[in-house]
Amino acid sequence: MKKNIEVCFSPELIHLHDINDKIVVVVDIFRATSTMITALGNGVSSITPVADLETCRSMKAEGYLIAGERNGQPADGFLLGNSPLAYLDNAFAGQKIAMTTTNGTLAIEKSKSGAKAILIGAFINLSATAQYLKTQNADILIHCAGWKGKFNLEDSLYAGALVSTLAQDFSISCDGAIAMKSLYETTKTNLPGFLAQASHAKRLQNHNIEADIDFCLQLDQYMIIGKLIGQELVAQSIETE
Ligand SMILES: O=C(O)[C@H](CS(=O)(=O)O)OP(=O)(O)O
Repeated sequence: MKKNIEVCFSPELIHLHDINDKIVVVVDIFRATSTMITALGNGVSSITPVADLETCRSMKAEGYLIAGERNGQPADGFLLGNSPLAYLDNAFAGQKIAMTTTNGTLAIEKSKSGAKAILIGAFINLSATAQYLKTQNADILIHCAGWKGKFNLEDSLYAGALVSTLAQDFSISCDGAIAMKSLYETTKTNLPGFLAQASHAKRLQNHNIEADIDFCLQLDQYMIIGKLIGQELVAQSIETE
């Protein structure tokens, strides 16, 4: 029997889905999960997602580099904000990061109870995540971080991309997965153009971080998955042929 794949469009809706024994793929394209994959792909040893600023701030004393952002802006007193570009060129290789963001780290927190495993997904490691999921004997729930509880286009389109990539191996069991697969397949040749109209892209453009948006919409820059082990996200390599 084929495994199932379904989509939850917001952390506010996660209680409507059965997480038990599923692999949950949390996605926050702009920018939390794209930033996490970039950091792991550039050698950081682990990322501890933290839901609130105060807890994250206190982890500095335990030797973590702290990354904090609210509403698209770096938080006061934090070394790092939420830009993937900050981690390029192995800038923080070997370091432990504690990170809190507006939507992404909350979605990770809300995915924890009962899941078989939690992965973080991004366009920049789409193929690696798909390749890994094909080998696992579990149903999949794609959990979109959305924006402050609302649906957003970029996380939902990533869900469509992952469903489209896995369509041969999984049965598509929810209307949201069917809808997003179809939308992704009609927009994938011009993803940046289509997503330029997304509300979150406009919000980030107002903060002059267009370079982050372009970076987050590239495909397959890293052949790693990001997996939560205990409280830490770590990188696992995927063999290439
Ligand atoms: O920094 C980001 O990209 C966003 C900020 S907001 O959603 O525009 O307020 O945070 P994230 O948790 O990555 O969605």
